[in-house]
Amino acid sequence: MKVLISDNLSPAGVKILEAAGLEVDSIPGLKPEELKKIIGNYEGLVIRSATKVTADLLEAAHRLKVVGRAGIGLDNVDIPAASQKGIVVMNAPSGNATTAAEHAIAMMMSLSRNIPQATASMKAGKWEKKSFMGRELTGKTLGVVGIGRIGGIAASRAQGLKMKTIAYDPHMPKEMAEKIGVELVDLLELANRADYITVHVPLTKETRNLLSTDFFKAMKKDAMFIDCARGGVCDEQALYEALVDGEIAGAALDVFSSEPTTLEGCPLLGLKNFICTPHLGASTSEAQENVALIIAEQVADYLLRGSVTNAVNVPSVSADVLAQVGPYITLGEMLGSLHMQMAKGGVQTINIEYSGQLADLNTAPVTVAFLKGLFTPILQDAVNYVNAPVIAKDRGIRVVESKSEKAHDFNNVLSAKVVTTEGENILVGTVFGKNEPRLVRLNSFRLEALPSGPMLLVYNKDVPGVIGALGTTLGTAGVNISRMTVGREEESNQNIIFLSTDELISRELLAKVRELEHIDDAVVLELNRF
Ligand SMILES: NC(=O)C1=CN([C@@H]2O[C@H](COP(=O)(O)OP(=O)(O)OC[C@H]3O[C@@H](n4cnc5c(N)ncnc54)[C@H](O)[C@@H]3O)[C@@H](O)[C@H]2O)C=CC1
Ligand SMILES: O=C(O)C(=O)COP(=O)(O)O
Repeated sequence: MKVLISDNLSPAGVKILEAAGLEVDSIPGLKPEELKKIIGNYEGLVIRSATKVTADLLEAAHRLKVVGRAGIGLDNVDIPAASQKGIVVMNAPSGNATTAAEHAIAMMMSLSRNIPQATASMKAGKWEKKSFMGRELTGKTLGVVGIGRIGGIAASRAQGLKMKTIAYDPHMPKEMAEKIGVELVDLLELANRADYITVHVPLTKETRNLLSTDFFKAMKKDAMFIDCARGGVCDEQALYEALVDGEIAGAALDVFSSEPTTLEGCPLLGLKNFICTPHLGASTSEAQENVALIIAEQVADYLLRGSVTNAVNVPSVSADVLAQVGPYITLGEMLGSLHMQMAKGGVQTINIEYSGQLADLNTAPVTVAFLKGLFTPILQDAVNYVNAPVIAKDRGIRVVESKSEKAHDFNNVLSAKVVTTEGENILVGTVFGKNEPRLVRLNSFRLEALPSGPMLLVYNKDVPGVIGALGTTLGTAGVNISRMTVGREEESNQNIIFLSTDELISRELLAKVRELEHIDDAVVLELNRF
């Protein structure tokens, strides 16, 4: 079997693949059309962030069984297209965390002491001692946006530098943050108090442009901003204006909304108080060796023995188990994802009940899939079918499973209650026929919805005219509704409307919907990996 490595991978990974008996071609830097011409010859493809694994490329990948990402981010892989072709997509989510955190610290120090600017000045033949007055880090406050694996390491390094650490992460329980000596605060308080801010969240629907004009305006004028997470989390135009207008003192980016980029695409590069690196966060020999070893072993294991580890689109179960509970794995993952998108506050407890014939089956993989679905909207590629239960445990979330033979209206029912610091939601699903997952209850509302793609969930009063006003508001904004289900709760005069839309509803349009008469609340939902 043949494996193509299409990005720069540490030789340690190549050795593992070859020692396993696989034929390896290492050809980094191919143009998309060149890659498309040869991809049909390979069973395995190993990538980093440069190769774009599009649906178009996968069309030509007749023999491809697995895509292995040496690193975390899978934004460059069309996962639904891979799933449709039965191609397993796997990554190595922990191998480069320390290196990425160290890069953020390096950026903070470089900004503080003007190291890149002073280097450039000396290399230009100058000796400008007075121009580059720096600032001590000791006693200053570092604000961490996203206190997960990398954010946690960055905070602990900053504590070693005698800095105070605060963080914004609405999904992290207070006790977990306290354990690592970090005070949790809200986003604007973090902006107000921090002298340095470092960003470590994945790019999600919630985090896109999270750091924008309001945030930069709330920062101290002498504070500095660092983003080594993902392009798109920081609004580059707003950052540019904040630097030019003196709202903040300096900024460092390792990641950009469009990569690769140049001064033409990113005017930030022309500013004196801006420093940058071309997505080097994971680029140390140690991290590259780590991720290369992990991914090479996983790819070889799958190609030669069929065993799946750290896959994001295939559960790690035997073919027999998959044949029995496969559709419930999909249902569980869907319900988990919807739950997190609907939840307010940090998750504390999850109760999953399996009823009917489902109660007699091995439901453990369904619970794992539920947890993977739950964490994906906030952790993206950092969660997979192996580490999801570990993440739940690390975050102090209690997962309680129960089984009951009675399923009332359906043969099989999966009921999931998620309790958060601010409330709870219950979702109930079933599988129609052989493989048709349906949402049949949302809290006290009965319905029959097929959740998929972009959606809008509306909580409203059961009075005439709401659906019309909603349709007009969406229609005027050019958003087409492809499916609609109404759930009713007669005693309370309340309804929910569950809509599928052709495109994801913007924050501005959502705000308009929320303002409509008789609408109590509305939430944008998305299931994009099914
Ligand atoms: N520049 C580079 O080369 C590298 C970049 N990365 C990126 O770093 C980021 C963080 O990675 P990890 O720490 O491993 O992920 P992680 O999953 O361990 O942590 C992410 C944290 O962000 C939090 N979060 C999610 N939504 C949030 C929101 N709306 N507001 C505040 N916090 C939120 C989560 O609760 C979680 O604690 C990822 O985007 C990853 O792809 C990772 C490695 C290298
Ligand atoms: O692992 C990640 O998510 C990264 O961003 C690192 O990207 P790279 O492998 O250096 O192209």
